[in-house]
Amino acid sequence: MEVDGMSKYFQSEGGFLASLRGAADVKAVDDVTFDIKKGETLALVGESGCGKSTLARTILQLHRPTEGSIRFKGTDLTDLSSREIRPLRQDMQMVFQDPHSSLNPRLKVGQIIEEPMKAHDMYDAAGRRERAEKLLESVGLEAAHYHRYPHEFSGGQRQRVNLARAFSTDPEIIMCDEPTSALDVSVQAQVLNVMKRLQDEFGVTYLFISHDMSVVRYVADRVAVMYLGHVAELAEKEALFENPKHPYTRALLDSIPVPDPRSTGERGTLAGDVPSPTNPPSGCRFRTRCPKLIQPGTYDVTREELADDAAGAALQSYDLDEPTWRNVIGFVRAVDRRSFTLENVEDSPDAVRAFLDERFFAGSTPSGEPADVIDDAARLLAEERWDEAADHLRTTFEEPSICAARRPAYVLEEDVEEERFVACHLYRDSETDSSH
Ligand SMILES: Nc1ncnc2c1ncn2[C@@H]1O[C@H](COP(=O)(O)OP(=O)(O)OP(=O)(O)O)[C@@H](O)[C@H]1O
Repeated sequence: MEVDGMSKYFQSEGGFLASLRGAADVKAVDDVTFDIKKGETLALVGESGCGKSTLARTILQLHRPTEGSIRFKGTDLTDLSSREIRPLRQDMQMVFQDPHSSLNPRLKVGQIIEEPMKAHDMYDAAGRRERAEKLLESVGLEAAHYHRYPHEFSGGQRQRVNLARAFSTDPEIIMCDEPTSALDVSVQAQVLNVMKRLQDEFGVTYLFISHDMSVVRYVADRVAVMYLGHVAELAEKEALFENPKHPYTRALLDSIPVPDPRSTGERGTLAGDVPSPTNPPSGCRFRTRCPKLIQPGTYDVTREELADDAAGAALQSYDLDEPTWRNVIGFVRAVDRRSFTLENVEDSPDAVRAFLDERFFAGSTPSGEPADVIDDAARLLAEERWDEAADHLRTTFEEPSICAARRPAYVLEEDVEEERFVACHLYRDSETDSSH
C-alpha cells in the first residue's frame, strides 16, 4: 500500500454555504506520503484530533481524498468508482474502538461474523458457517458461541468477535482504530496477543491507530507519528523509541506514565492544546508548542526575505545563547497561553518587569534588542493588554524562525540501514526544503 501526497479536507461547520462565505476547510490530513509494507504492523500515533482516523478512513475510501493517490495491489484507489472499489473491500477491513456499539445487538455472533463473507459472495452457507466457527476458535472463543448474542459477552470477548468478523474475508490489510483503548488494561494485553497470533496465522498487514505509546511499543514494527494532519516522523519501532528525532515524538514518549531512564528531565514539554486544523500554524505545524523552536538569527527578517535562500541561510546564526533563548520562548508561550497571573504584582511596568525577570529569566536574562522587546511586553502586560503583548512577542521571536516560515521536508536518514523520515528543520537540508 503506497500513500502519496494524500490530503483530506472537510468543509467547515456550516457546510457548503459557509465555504461560499470563505470559511476555511478543516485540514484533517494534509499531504502525507508513506507506504505500508506487506505483513507489518504500522502504528499511527498522535494526540486526539491529529487526523489518524481520517487517514485510515481515507485510505479505505470511506472518505474520498481531496488530493493524492493510494496504490493498493497495483491500482490507484482514487481512480476507482465506488462500484469498482466494493470488491476490493474484501481485502481491506476495519476494526473500531468501541466493542459495544460496533456489533448489531439483534444478530447472533455467527451471523455477525458471516456478514462480510455474504456481502462478498464468499463460500456457500455451510462454508461460511464452518469458517465462522473456526474463526471463533482462532480468536480464543468457542465454536459453540456461534449462537450467542453480543450482550452475552464481555468487552474483550466482543472485540474478539470484531476481529473474527474482520478476518472472515481473509483480508490483506486491517485498519485497527484504537482497538483496545476501551478495554481494561489486563484485557487489552489479551486482545493484543490474539491480534498478533492472527497476524502470524494469516499474514495480514495492520495499520494500528493508537494514542497510547505503551500499546504501540508492544505491537508495532514501524511507527508513524502524526501531528495536525502531517506525518512528523516515521521509523522502525526500536529506532523511534530509543532515539526519537522529532521533538514531537520526544514529547509523546516523555508523556508515557512509566519510569523512563532515557527521560532527560524535559517532561511536560507537551504543554498547550493542539491548534485548530482549520487554521494550522505556518511552517512546521508543531512549532507553536515545540521546545526546540529554532532561534531566528535576526529579528527583522520578513517573510519575503525568508523565501530567499540567502536570507534563509542567515537564519542559522544565533543571537542569544541557548539557555536565554529557551527562557525567551518559554515566556512567549506563557503570555500566549496566559499561564501566569499578575494579580499580586503592582501594575507598573518596572514591577511587572522585575516579576518577569524572576519568574522567567532567572539565571539567563536577555540583553540588547530582545530585552527591549520584553520591556515592551512588560508595559503592555502592566496595562492588561495580554493579546497585544502576545502578538508582539510572537511576531518578534517566533514568526521569523525558519520553523514558522517553511514547512520542513522529510529528511531521510542515510546513515542507518532502515528507512527513517523526520520532518523537522533541526535535521534540515536546505536543498530539499519546500517553501510552502
Ligand atoms: N466528517 C468530518 N467533518 C468535519 N471535520 C471532521 C470530520 N471528521 C473529522 N473531522 C476533524 O478532522 C480532525 C481530525 O480528526 P480525526 O478523528 O481524524 O483525528 P484523530 O487523530 O483520529 O482523533 P481521535 O484520536 O480523537 O479519534 C479533527 O479536527 C476533526 O474534528
